[in-house]
Amino acid sequence: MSSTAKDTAPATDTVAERPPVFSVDGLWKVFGPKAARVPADPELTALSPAELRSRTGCTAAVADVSFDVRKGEVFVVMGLSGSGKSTLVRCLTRLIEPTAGSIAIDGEDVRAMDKSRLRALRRHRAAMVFQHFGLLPHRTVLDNVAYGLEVQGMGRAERRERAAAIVAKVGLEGLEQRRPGQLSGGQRQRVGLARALAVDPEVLLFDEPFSALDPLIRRDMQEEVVRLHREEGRTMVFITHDLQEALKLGDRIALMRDGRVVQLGTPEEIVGSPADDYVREFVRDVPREQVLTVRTAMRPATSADEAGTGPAVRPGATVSEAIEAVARAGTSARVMDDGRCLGVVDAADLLSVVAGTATAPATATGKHREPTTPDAPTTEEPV
Ligand SMILES: Nc1ncnc2c1ncn2[C@@H]1O[C@H](COP(=O)(O)OP(=O)(O)OP(=O)(O)O)[C@@H](O)[C@H]1O
Repeated sequence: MSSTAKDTAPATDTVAERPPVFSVDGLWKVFGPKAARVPADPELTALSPAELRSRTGCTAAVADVSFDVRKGEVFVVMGLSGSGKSTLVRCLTRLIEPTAGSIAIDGEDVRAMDKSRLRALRRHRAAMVFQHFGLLPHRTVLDNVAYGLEVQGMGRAERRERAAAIVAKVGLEGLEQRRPGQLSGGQRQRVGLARALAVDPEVLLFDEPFSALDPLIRRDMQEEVVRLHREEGRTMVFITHDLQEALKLGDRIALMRDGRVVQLGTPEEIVGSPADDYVREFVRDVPREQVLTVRTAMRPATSADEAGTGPAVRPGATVSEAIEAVARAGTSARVMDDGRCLGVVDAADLLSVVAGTATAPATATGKHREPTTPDAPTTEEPV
């Protein structure tokens, strides 16, 4: 795969070490009569969605969900239609009122916020980009983008200047004076994105923003998100039902089914170590070599010679990239991190990953195999 949002994480820290922006714990959203009794009753929480519906008339759109969104990560919420993605993300800023559980942003209790605090949360701290743009039809592109700043009370000259800079940033330069009706779907979505960015929110929430776009424009917009993330490192929560999109954009993915998170992990963990048959079926057709990294495939070097020769690859290089390096060199490759050889991969190791016969990725447990070779400094740039 080409450049992805994941490449943007600084090499010196891991996502797991960053502080959470959103912390969600035991969250429930139940629709239906006397919804509040459902999360509190173990007999009801144990029911399947169909049983719960027939017994109580309730739907648990979000059922006992817990996760952190960490600073600077792209956190993807993925699942089929009706799995609870939109409800979950709307609960984060209480566009939908949760039934039970806790939500904090930077440690502040979202469920305890009053109306004005909530308004500030949605306007300044966690801006949403919607699928249907939500643009004001009678306003120009520039004024649509400036709208959030106007609401914040920023003066006209300053907000227009800031809006113009953001319009240029999302590739809409020259279209400032058009109205939404004079734009393509992709351009309109860029305006929606620019409007959310203009208020400089701590978190951007995307609700399936690209699902109405045709595939090429959709890919453009995905690249745009990757680029913005790379340039700004902004925290993003991204809803999608599209697995390719999730794998491309997500640092971590929460895979939902019937309101529950069935697996939460990196793309590599989800593809390499599916938590159950449902996830396995979901990721069955993913080209593993484009998602799994050489960390999954590497093994200790068997000799000093093997540890000291062969092309160098980064630990985060995909198996596909390593196959190319190994094929070109005709030898095994060394997995190099900061001048240290972590292990080696040869053609057979790499093929076993493609075939799905390799053991689960080491990243699934957060542990990497220990390097077997003492520091073997290199001046080469790893692939
Ligand atoms: N206002 C509501 N009243 C009753 N049930 C609701 C309501 N909103 C959502 N639901 C139900 O909650 C479940 C989750 O819906 P939600 O819209 O969150 O799913 P989703 O994964 O975002 O789906 P999609 O991808 O189709 O948007 C569904 O079963 C839906 O029918």
